[in-house]
Amino acid sequence: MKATKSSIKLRAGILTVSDRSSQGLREDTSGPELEQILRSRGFQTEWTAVVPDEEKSIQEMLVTWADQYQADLILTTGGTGLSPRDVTPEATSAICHRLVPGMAEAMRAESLKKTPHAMISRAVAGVRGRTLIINLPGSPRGARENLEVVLPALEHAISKLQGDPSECATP
Ligand SMILES: Nc1nc2c(c(=O)[nH]1)N[C@H]1C(S)=C(S)[C@@H](COP(=O)(O)OP(=O)(O)OC[C@H]3O[C@@H](n4cnc5c(N)ncnc54)[C@H](O)[C@@H]3O)O[C@H]1N2
Ligand SMILES: O=P(O)(O)OP(=O)(O)O
Repeated sequence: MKATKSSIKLRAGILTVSDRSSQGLREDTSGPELEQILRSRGFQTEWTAVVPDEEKSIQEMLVTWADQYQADLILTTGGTGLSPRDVTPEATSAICHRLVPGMAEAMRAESLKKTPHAMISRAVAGVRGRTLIINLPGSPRGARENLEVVLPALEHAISKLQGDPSECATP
């Protein structure tokens, strides 16, 4: 995958949602790992941030990156589960204009082959304007394994989202 649109690299943001990492109590290794994977696939990772598990902080960052910076893709990592403070799916759904359930379904289905804990993730995928937003679990392994599921569809999804009029049916 080249991750380009008309030879311009797709621009991505990675938002780590973690109380501990936002307070400097645990190194954020999931965000940098996602950044490295995206770069190896040809994306330009332009924005990274670490925020606590607070709906307002998550929403503000997603809206800024989508509306002001016109990111093509935003990945979040963390806060998708059942802990009392896990609110990433709620924050994401609240600011998305449309959801893309198939991406979240595919991530969970494929992840269930690796761990039964995959069913605990409430991750959502959706679009705001021209930006595709995808929640990933918090652990480096969970984040990486889930991203690998959607990677093959990302370029096509973003291209369609941004108005590519070409027909995509194969005979
Ligand atoms: N394909 C997979 N899918 C899932 C896995 C997996 O291993 N492979 N894990 C499952 C588990 S377990 C859970 S629970 C759910 C939901 O996960 P969350 O999004 O709620 O994850 P958190 O509670 O935020 O974090 C879990 C755990 O991971 C470590 N952590 C979190 N953030 C960071 C960070 N930025 N850098 C380093 N390590 C981090 C930490 O030990 C947390 O306690 O997802 C399933 N899906
Ligand atoms: O500090 P966080 O938000 O990463 O929480 P946890 O490690 O309990 O998932």
